[in-house]
Amino acid sequence: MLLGAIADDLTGAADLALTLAREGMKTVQVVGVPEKGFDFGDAEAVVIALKSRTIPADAAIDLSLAAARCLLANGAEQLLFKYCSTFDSTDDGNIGPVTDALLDLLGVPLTLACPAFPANGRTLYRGHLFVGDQLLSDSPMKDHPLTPMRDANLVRVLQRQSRNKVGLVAYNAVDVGSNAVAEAFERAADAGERIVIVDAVTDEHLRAIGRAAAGFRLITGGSGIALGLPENFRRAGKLSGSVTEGFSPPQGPAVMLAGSCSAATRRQIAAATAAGVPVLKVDPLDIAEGRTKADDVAAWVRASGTTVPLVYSSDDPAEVKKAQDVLGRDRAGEVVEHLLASVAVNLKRGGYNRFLVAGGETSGAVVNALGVQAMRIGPEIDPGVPWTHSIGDERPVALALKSGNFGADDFFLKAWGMLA
Ligand SMILES: Nc1ncnc2c1ncn2[C@@H]1O[C@H](COP(=O)(O)OP(=O)(O)OP(=O)(O)O)[C@@H](O)[C@H]1O
Ligand SMILES: O=C(O)[C@@H](O)C(=O)CO
Repeated sequence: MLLGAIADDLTGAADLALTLAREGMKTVQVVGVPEKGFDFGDAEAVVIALKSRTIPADAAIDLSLAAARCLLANGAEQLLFKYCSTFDSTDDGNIGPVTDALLDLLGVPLTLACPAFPANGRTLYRGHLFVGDQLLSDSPMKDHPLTPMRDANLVRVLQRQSRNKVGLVAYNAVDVGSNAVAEAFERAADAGERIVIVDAVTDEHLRAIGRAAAGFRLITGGSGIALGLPENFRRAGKLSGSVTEGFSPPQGPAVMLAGSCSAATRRQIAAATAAGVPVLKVDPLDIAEGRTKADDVAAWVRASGTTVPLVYSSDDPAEVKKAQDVLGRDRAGEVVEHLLASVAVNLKRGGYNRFLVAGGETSGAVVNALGVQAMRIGPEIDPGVPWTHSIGDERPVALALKSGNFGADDFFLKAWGMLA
């Protein structure tokens, strides 16, 4: 193992694993910290998917350190802490506290933080994160149910979360190239900074940053920051150069489950509805008060005919707020996640083996409930979203785990054609 990655959610892990595989590393994604002795095969990159984005910071630190120790014990030369390209976090964490803990574990002076993902419209300029043409704080992320992002200045955001000094390597250096970035890293370390936010507007910037960070033991960012890392190992003659395909998803009945309330997911639901996909909307209050039950929802799925049906709880910010005002933010999220996960388990028991899930927290809940331990990465549906299938189980399942804000409007319609 060369690169060991810790992802703070499951869709983000798949996004990262897709990038690493595409850039030529044999990559395996595992769900949760594997047991001692887990066989990573001939993987050159391993992505451990946690569900640590929105849990209390102490718990996120413990899980991330356990994952890091596992990766280091299996030979990882470089660690990558993967978080969301929209820097999803709160003032209590978890990006800052986990980065601090990993820096201490490794005993290294400096790391970088770069969530940029230009292919999905996330760019970083003078420390400010843009989502498409909008500042993060003007984008729909300002209304995220769990991690509303109301400040686009990531130096400020991260400094509120970290006990280390946070600096900036700005566009001027990044645009010049990897040597200029490496010099900027040295200046930052001399100034006592321990984490630097790094601007990036294009994939070329991300590759230059990757090259400049070849000697870093710890890198943090979105999947974009992984674009330039495989090349460092290739240049050092460490990559085998043969990324085996071996993607063989099971054939069988399928369902779509969406718990993401992100703007992109809601557009995708509208497009699927307009195209005649059978849809069922579930409501957090109905679930909490026992009016909507997993068994009934699963029965509806089974009765819905040949077109792959969609069950969703996704709603607009005003409706989400209403549910949260009654149930509290965490409980509203939990009841929905638990319902959708229970529906998935019920359906799997009845032979369903193809699941498309929208939302990182939602995907984490579903995949944990399905007992999936590891996944092989398959074809890309849209930037950052691959088809995958589980490995190591008797009854494998195909999984498309879509980050809330990823995918074109016709995502729910076109994804199935790629599995035919
Ligand atoms: N109608 C609703 N009211 C309140 N909370 C909801 C509702 N529907 C879903 N949720 C909760 O909102 C959260 C959405 O988070 P999730 O990570 O699944 O999606 P996302 O943030 O859009 O995706 P990603 O993390 O991949 O960007 C989940 O905890 C989900 O249970
Ligand atoms: O980086 C992203 O935007 C995604 O991989 C993700 O983490 C969404 O949960």
